[in-house]
Amino acid sequence: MADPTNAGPPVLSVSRLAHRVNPEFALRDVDFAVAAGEGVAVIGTNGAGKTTLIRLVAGLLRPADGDIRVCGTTPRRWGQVSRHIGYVQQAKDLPDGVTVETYVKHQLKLRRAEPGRYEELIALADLEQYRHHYVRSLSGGSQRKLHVICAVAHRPDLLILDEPTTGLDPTARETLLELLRSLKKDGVGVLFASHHRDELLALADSVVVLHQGHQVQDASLDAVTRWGERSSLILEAFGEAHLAPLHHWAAQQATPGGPIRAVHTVEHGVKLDLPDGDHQDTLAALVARAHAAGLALRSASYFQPTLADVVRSIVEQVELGDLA
Ligand SMILES: Nc1ncnc2c1ncn2[C@@H]1O[C@H](COP(=O)(O)OP(=O)(O)OP(=O)(O)O)[C@@H](O)[C@H]1O
Repeated sequence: MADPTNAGPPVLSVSRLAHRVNPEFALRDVDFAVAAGEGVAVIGTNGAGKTTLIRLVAGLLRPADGDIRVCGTTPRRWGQVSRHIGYVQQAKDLPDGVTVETYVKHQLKLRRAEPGRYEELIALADLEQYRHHYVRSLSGGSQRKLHVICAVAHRPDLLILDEPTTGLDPTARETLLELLRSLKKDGVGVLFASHHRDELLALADSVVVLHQGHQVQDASLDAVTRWGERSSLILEAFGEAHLAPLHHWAAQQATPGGPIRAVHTVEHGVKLDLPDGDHQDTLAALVARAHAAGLALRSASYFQPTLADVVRSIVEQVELGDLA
């Protein structure tokens, strides 16, 4: 992981950035930096301004106010700044009837990269066996890796990605994250918009939290990734006939001083909010209790909030003025 104390000048610095997208929405007063080899995630609720921020940094939008510097240069000087930036859009089509080799070699030319990079790049993405396959025939994960290696062909200092693993299956997701981790190790700063906790855990060293165009202050990466961890359980009844007994039993557990703080009805079962504290063993204990009470369960798991859930909770806490 990048150690900000050893970091040189940032590959990206954003200060007091503001941009109005439409009469209802504006990004305001956004400040952060990305060091070489550092991963910074931009997270937020839907419509919070993540893509807008990514497009501003990538030079696709011109900010109304504030300052963006990529390796010390403003994105408005596109001729100078483009060599420092690699950008992977959220969804990008690949051409028909073009092989991996032809496509990557063409991209190397377009980006004025060394032609000798071809072998290194397809090895980096583990795509050697597909070099003569059509790009459109590759799996979603391999297509995404192809976009990434093309985006870094000219050895940029900063790689910008909008939701890098959205739509990929878990294996493809892990392979892509591995590729991005190896780029970080080589010193590439990575800025990415994300909806996924596993992307944060794999790539982020810090986080920019947006809500309705505002940057939420004091929301650390640690707080975000640990928020809601083991704070609720979901128990699913084995079938419709077992649902009413499960509700009845759950309500009985939610007594003052009991193991459950509140009970909510969810599809096929109940969500049980737990009191503050570590709940490593609570799942097993409650399943044993339910079993002893004669209940039939289909599944039991700790509830995993989405990043949007986490941001909403953090914003509520900030608004209450009691964020630790
Ligand atoms: N081209 C546009 N014209 C008008 N409004 C836009 C445009 N692009 C974005 N918006 C609006 O700006 C706001 C921020 O959008 P943005 O796409 O940046 O959010 P986001 O955080 O990336 O959202 P999501 O998580 O849903 O992808 C939204 O209210 C959106 O409707």
